[in-house]
Amino acid sequence: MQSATVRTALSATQIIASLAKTEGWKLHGDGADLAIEKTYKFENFLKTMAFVNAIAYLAEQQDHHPELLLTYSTCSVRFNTHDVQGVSRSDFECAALVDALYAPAGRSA
Ligand SMILES: C[C@H](O)[C@H](O)[C@H]1CNC2=NC(N)=NC(=O)C2=N1
Repeated sequence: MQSATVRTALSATQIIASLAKTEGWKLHGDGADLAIEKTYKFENFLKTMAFVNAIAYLAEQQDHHPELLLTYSTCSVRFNTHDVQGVSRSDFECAALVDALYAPAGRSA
């Protein structure tokens, strides 16, 4: 469960500094819809779906739910924090947890 302090909106400077420490995460959208996003690649649809299901479990565990966009071999993951209408530390913490899920779910290369 995320604490209230990690769901404080980050400033633009804090977001840029946090993004710089990630691999492949970028900004998406603007204003209240501002989010961080990353696209993961897979060998096939079953591996893509295994990743999505692992994310579903993680999202429930963290009480923090991403927007997901699927194709046969890709999954785009987008986090923002509804409660603060922006990006918070929770988004970056969940981004790191999703990165950690990637290898076991079967990356494509
Ligand atoms: C009541 C519940 O804790 C909140 O609605 C949670 C659920 N999942 C969430 N997910 C995301 N991405 N942002 C939130 O602010 C959020 N809030």
